[in-house]
Amino acid sequence: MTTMTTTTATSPVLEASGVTMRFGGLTAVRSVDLTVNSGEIVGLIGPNGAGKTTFFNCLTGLYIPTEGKVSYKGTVLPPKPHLVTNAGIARTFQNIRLFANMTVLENVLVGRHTRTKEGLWSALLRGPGFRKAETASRERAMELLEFIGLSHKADHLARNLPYGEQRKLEIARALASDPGLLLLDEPTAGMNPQETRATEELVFAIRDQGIAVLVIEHDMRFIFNLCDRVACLVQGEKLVEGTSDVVQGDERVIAAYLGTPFEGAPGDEEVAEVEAAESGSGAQSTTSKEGSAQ
Ligand SMILES: Nc1ncnc2c1ncn2[C@@H]1O[C@H](COP(=O)(O)OP(=O)(O)OP(=O)(O)O)[C@@H](O)[C@H]1O
Repeated sequence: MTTMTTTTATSPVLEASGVTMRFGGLTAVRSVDLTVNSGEIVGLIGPNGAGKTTFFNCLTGLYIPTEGKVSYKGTVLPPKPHLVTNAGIARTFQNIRLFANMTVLENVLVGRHTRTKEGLWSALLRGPGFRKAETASRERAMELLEFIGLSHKADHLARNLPYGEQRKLEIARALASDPGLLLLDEPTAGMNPQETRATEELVFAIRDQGIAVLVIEHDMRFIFNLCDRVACLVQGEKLVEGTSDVVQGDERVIAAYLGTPFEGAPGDEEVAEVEAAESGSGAQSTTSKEGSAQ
């Protein structure tokens, strides 16, 4: 008799091996290996200047790595941003890069252009093929705005959106290229706790749509809540990689951050408050013991 077992097949979406990036005498990234599998959310952490953004730039063709190779679904990627996007990798940037004077919808449509096949003449003559493609693009863009909760602001200028919504719009624009892997560079930078929480939900929803995610973030609470796996870069090298539980308890990671306290970690004031409360409860218990002895 055979037993049926259900297994969730995961396969590598991104494989970076031996990626090194030198700028003159400075090695910003040194021989980094990293895999992101389908269905995964992977975090990339590390102190300022650790090489996280440089590594992203190597993955997306903005930089040609000095050494190493990057593959997407088994095919080595050419180091050209538009070819990387065509292949299926989309990204957002640390600093918002929207077209401020375009509408919200137009910004998403810009991200869609890699998936439209209509050529220049068809666009200029606005033939039937072009009009059909344009309608399909608009429908897809509106779907994405619905998904991120901004469809009611489709006609607003991007520059008039509050900061948190601009960040969401960047994500929608990246999703417009129908990626299989989304790279997010500090998606919650400058956000309040509610916006950060909403971004967390959004990233889970993106993963649930079958898109793998690699995310750089300094907010440790966000990273450890969100990620299936976390890699920590320090001075360009991968120091530790593992599940959130493993990485957040690793003494080398904690040491790497000393002097740069985690966001969400207790500050001096909070530590002093806890110590005061503890010494207060200690005094109470002494009193009660004394009381019971009487
Ligand atoms: N184009 C460049 N030319 C020369 N040096 C660079 C270049 N880009 C990055 N660097 C250097 O490479 C190192 C890694 O920088 P990078 O921006 O990748 O770090 P990071 O981990 O993303 O930092 P942060 O968390 O502050 O964004 C730094 O020392 C930086 O000064």
